[in-house]
Amino acid sequence: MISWSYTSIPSLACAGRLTWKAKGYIYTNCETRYAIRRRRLLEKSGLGPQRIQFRPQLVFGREGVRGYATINNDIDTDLAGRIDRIPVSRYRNFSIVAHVDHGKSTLSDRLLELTGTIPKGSVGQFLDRLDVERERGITVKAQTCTMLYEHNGEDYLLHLVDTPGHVDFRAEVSRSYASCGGALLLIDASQGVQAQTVANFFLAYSLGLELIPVINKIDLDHANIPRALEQIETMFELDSDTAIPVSAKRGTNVETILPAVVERIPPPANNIEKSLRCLLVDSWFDTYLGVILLINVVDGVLKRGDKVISAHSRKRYEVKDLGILHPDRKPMPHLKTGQIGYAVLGMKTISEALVGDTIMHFGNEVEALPGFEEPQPMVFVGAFPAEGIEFQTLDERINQLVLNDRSVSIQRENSNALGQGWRIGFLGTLHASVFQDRLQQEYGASLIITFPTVPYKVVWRDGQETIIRNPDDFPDPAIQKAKVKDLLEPMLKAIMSFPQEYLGDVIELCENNRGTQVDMTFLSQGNQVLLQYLIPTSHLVDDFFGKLKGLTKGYATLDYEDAGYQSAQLVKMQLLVNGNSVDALAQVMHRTLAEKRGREWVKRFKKFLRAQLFETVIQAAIGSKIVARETIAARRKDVLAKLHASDITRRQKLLRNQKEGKKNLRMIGKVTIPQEAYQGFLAKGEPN
Ligand SMILES: Nc1nc2c(ncn2[C@@H]2O[C@H](COP(=O)(O)OP(=O)(O)OP(=O)(O)O)[C@@H](O)[C@H]2O)c(=O)[nH]1
Repeated sequence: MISWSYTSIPSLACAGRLTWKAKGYIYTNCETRYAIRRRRLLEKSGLGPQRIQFRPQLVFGREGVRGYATINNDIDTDLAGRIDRIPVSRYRNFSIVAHVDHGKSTLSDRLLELTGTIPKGSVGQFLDRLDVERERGITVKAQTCTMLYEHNGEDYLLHLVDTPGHVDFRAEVSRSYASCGGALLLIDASQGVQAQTVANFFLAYSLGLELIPVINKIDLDHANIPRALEQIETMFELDSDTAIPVSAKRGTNVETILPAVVERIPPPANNIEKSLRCLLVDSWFDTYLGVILLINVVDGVLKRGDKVISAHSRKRYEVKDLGILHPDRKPMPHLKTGQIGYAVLGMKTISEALVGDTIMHFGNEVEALPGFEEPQPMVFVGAFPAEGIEFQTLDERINQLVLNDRSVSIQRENSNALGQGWRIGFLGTLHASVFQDRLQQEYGASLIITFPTVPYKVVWRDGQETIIRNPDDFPDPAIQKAKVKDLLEPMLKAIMSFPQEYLGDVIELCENNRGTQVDMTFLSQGNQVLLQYLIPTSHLVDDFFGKLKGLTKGYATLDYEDAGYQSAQLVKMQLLVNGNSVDALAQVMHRTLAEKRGREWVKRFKKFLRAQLFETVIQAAIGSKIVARETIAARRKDVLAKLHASDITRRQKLLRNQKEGKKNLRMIGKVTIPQEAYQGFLAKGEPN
């Protein structure tokens, strides 16, 4: 029997996130439209737990699929009572620190299985729900779970706080870590320590987490356990004797992890007597309930019906529902200090849920918890409807997509070349590309997406500072000369790990991307090197990872940290077609790159722009300075076709007339730039 997870699946397609076989059927937590409708009716009718067997049966391959759902609006009093009897000293909040693909989701599933939270044999990765995540093999959205675990005859309440694997979501990662007393430091025995292990380790370490090293994938032939043990000692200065070797996939030795969690990770140092303070760790949108918050009750007790207030937005709410994630939502009468669970406060949009915010009792407001930061988008793209697609139709759908993703910001934008569109901001490069893929998948040819750009900082002579998010707003050379004191670009510290044989190539790549070396460490025993470079963000978003992967035959891993702003000689380059700027294509770049890029741009745009009735001039310009130029000759009508070869004067006259006519046409004519030209120009790769 499964409890429903409220994944909103818009069609009959099956998400198939949690599947297992029994009695010849595959059981799954998939949901059909039919089931969604039925569940909604049941919920409305206020009936208690219901068992639904829905038809039509979906077919996966040759096997029939049946789904069962338990709709549980009632509080499971047995479970609530059992939890209430556990003192905070027997709570353990922990996370898993790992590089992507090192087996975090598989291990999490095993732990859920071991504690009976999900049925045995649930091979699907339960904590890893979003589809795009799965396709890309990355965890974007954190999913947390409460487990009850019996150790030496006593019940323990364990909260496994899942974190997004990537540093793009650093605010979420650090809020998740801040809710934990410790973490499992998971290392793939076949790969050893990788870039992300290092970055996430330092984040967890700086937050004072107790770390338990776990070496995974020991079942693989090429597993190198001694190397992983040595790395644990040398890189993290942790005692390798305390490391736990496991195979999450096969379940080998996984049972020794939870006793270590109980014995080595401290309980939360919270206080039930104090006034309520809840840390907002994460949030997501549910079609039926609106915004659901993941909260860590740091002090006090939160109950249904409580009147609460947000420390940062000062908005007031009433607790409509709350409970634990076990692994799906289980309503509870209250959440006590030290517990991590969900709460529904009736927020309408995800933008109201500020990660790191403190929720307090209204009328009993105390000091907010530290560490609140407004998320700052790091990458922006412009998106415009392609020809024949109505703005309004897409506007609704794109806003819907954003509604579900707090880390995406959206603003309307107008371009003289591409019309009305949107400027979309993302927290990081990976996030931008995941979202772009999602847009591409869903809207395909109906969208034109511009080059990613980063926010530049302008320091004016009068001391004011402006962040420029749209290249079109970047000051022209004349204004720069008169009013600008300094121009700054955002920087990142890139942490890369790869086999030593590629060192020369990778250094060259970093240097070509205006990088400055910060550190280089040779990882002992293996032939890996860990290289750290300070690189402008604009270069990192320009498919740096793709190039790095290409150079290292896919062996490199990359992670990065924010490294603030640095002064740079920046210019705005524009693409002009017959003297008119194509605003959506403007880009800010370092002065040293302008000429080369300019030449590439005009060549590339020429390839995609069909010949017009008149001569077309494509230029790349910085202010009034033209850095590159290409010309497309007019489509020529053969005016001499019917003429006798010897009639020279007549021939010259016809040609002269044609030339004159064209001149006029160019002056009055407007170049029609087909959408394919933009799409082709902005896409990667060469034209056919
Ligand atoms: N052989 C072997 N494979 C494993 C083991 N643990 C995980 N894997 C495989 O490694 C791959 C990645 O595992 P995941 O659990 O998705 O890794 P992850 O760290 O959660 O990855 P993200 O969710 O992308 O961060 C999957 O194909 C797993 O089946 C193990 O102990 N042995």
